[in-house]
Amino acid sequence: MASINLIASASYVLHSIKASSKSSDHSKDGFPLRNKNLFRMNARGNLRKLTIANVANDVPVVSQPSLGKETLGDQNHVAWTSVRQHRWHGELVVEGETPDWLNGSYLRNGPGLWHVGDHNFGHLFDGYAMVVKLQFENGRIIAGHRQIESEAYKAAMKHNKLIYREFSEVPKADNFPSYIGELAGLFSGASLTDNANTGVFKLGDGRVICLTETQKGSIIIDPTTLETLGKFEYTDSVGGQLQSAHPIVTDTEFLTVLPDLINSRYLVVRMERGSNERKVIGRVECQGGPKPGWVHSFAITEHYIVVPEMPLRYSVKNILKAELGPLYAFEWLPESKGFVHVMCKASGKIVASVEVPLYMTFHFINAYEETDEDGRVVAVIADCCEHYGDTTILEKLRLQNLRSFAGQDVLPDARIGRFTIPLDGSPYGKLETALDPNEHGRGIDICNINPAFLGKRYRFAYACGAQRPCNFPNALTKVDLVEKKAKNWHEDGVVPSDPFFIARPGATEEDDGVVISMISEKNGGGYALLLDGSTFEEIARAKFPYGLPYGFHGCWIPKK
Ligand SMILES: CC(=O)/C=C/C=C(C)/C=C/C1=C(C)CCCC1(C)C
Ligand SMILES: CC(/C=C/C=O)=C\C=C\C=O
Ligand SMILES: [Fe+2]
Repeated sequence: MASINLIASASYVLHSIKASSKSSDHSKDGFPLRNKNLFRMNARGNLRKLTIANVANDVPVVSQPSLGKETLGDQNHVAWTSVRQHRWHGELVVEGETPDWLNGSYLRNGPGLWHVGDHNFGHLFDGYAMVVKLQFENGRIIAGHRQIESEAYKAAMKHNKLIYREFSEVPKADNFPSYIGELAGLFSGASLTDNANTGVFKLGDGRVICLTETQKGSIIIDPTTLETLGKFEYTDSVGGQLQSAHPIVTDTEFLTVLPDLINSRYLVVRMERGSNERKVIGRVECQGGPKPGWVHSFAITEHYIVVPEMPLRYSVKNILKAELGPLYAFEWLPESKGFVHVMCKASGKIVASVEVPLYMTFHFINAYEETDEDGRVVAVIADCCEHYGDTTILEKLRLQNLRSFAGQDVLPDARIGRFTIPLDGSPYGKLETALDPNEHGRGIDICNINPAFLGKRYRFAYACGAQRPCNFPNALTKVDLVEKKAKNWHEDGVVPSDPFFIARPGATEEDDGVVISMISEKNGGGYALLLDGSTFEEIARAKFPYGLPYGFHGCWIPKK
């Protein structure tokens, strides 16, 4: 890595000369261009003239609502600070070289603003959504970020206060009737947020949608300008208010799980490419009670859908409180036990519902079918980032805790938990640790795989890991589930996000490709990082004009 970097930076010439084009020039995607000519020499010694929109340290402030004031601790990191402005767009200077074949856009969604006026949000999951773009084009990186204009965000900007319920925040009722109104709005969904801050997905028909766990928080954006185009309206009558934040999206379909708090079950639904209509594949009746477990994500194999039922359950009692409890809308009910269900994708029939040890996960990594020597499927294997059946991680993700890191190691341990779910009718499944968690610093979350291995036996997972002491995953890790080893990337003071794998076209090896991550630095800076998917060494980095807040999940939109 060091040698690649040295060559690249030594041969890098950046030269700005007087503007020659008119000030009204616009880039292909409609953004105004700043008049700058830049020359860049690549590692092969070719000098190339670039017309650059906005480069690092040259940041125009666009017209935007006031950001108000955010109260920060003295140990604050840019990863936990609201973004400096609502939007920006420009070209980044690349150190190193991006592969010739990497043409397309990486989009990443996550929180951008954690305060409204002078009110500070409490939790990492509360922030108003911001999408970041890295558009790779013939060795160049055009970047940008923009707030998503959800109803929740627009209302907060207009009234300078919280109007809708966020993950950990309930708007203060001014009087008793407004308290009753808020409660009624919970049942109709009217008072729930549509702040689509968790994931971003390219649907098979090309539409790009941002999501959160409320169904109304499904918003279509323009992947080039990042402009909010409107709500994604489900045209079916499936009903309910909630959804998993992690649908499984392929070129042909969109599969997701909807928790049903009234009937204590989950609906598994499919929406075909080009459609807005979800159809029910099947239902999973909860085995424990009184309500379904939190279903942030789930997994699939080639023939099955793996639906988790965690003992961390939705709690109507907590949701109805004016002040949410320590686990927000959820409660930890160990006596209600933990289960995993397996549904046949084709028929919707449940083929296994097994009790497993208590578990706590946000993210499933992948799942696959285990066959015997005659090729019969005997078990389903499902892997997740598992927090040892402990919900403390939710408390650690409070902004106050993230902002007060003073060197003590406080990140709770996490591992890759591997479920084995037998399909022979036995009532119990296994949960084991897939590899020594010290390999990834006993921290692991926000995981990705090579999408060609979705639902299939696979070997590699990319995730955020830990270099202790830390209070949050501060490393990137490539886990080899066969060799039971990990390769790690870390630099002092970094907060990396969503290591996203993109396969090289024509690749035959699972890890032949690149991994993209956006890094927030302790000095307030930030950069896009490219690692080699196989060696896990740095190929390139490109600095943003300023560091961005932490983000959750991304997607890849290949160039047409
Ligand atoms: C960012 C992330 O991982 C999770 C976000 C979850 C959200 C926004 C949950 C929202 C909810 C409400 C607004 C009301 C009660 C239910 C619940 C789904 C927790
Ligand atoms: C950032 C996170 C967990 C970190 C644990 O170590 C979870 C994010 C969930 C939302 O997508
Ligand atoms: Fe997630």
